Amino acid sequence: SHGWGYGANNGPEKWGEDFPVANGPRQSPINIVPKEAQYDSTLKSLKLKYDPSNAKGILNNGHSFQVDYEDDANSSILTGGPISGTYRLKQFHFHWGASNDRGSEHTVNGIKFPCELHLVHWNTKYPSFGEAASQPDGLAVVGVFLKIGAANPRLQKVLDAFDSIKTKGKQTVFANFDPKTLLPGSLDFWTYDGSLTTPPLLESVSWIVLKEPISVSPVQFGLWGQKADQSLKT
Ligand SMILES: C[C@H](CNC(=O)c1ccc(S(N)(=O)=O)cc1)Cn1ccc2ccccc21
Ligand SMILES: [Zn+2]
Repeated sequence: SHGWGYGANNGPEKWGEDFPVANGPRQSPINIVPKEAQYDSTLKSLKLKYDPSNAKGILNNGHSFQVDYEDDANSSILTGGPISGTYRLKQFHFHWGASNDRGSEHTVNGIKFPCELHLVHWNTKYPSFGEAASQPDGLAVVGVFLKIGAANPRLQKVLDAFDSIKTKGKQTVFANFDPKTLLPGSLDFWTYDGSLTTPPLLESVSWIVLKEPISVSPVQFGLWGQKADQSLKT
């Protein structure tokens, strides 16, 4: 089917044809210019509490690898930061490119990172993720940049799982994983009100982008590109 993607005929430049909100007032990703960011003393520190046993499985959805979490209780939650109330972790996934000079969605001073991790949470004032996804305060996504550097043993379990889900639609069990282990030492962040970065591009995301990247080694990242199904980003 035609379906959105990252090719010349179905990529970001074309998404507005099927998803007019692409031309909306709070579309993501954006370029973050730290010097232009305003300090907001009313912001709280981020609080993330995850239960590793909530991890369910890992899926190749044709656009990314996504690790899904049980979200029928407040056992894996995000509070604090720019948000009020409690948001539940639904899934985390990655965005990367075919080469190390591109891949991340957000940029910092115009610079792309080779990869970006997104931890997707939904506001428990709504009955479900699906409901929350269409509300202006429905979602909160924590973004973490990956830079090429030292090997990251905490990523290895995720990378090893890629082997068994090389094609679109494949999924496999992925149990007992605490995504907090993927976060950098500092939880300092930039925040802005934005949208999903892929169709349906819903303007429902409070973005929380961590300032400190985590590392992935050239070997670890090299395997990543090869493992992705052709239908993923070129
Ligand atoms: C919006 C949903 C599909 N999209 C996403 O879930 C999503 C999440 C995060 C990002 S990003 N890159 O901005 O972090 C982008 C897309 C479809 N959908 C609609 C209702 C619904 C109910 C359950 C599951 C999926 C559902
Ligand atoms: Zn994402």
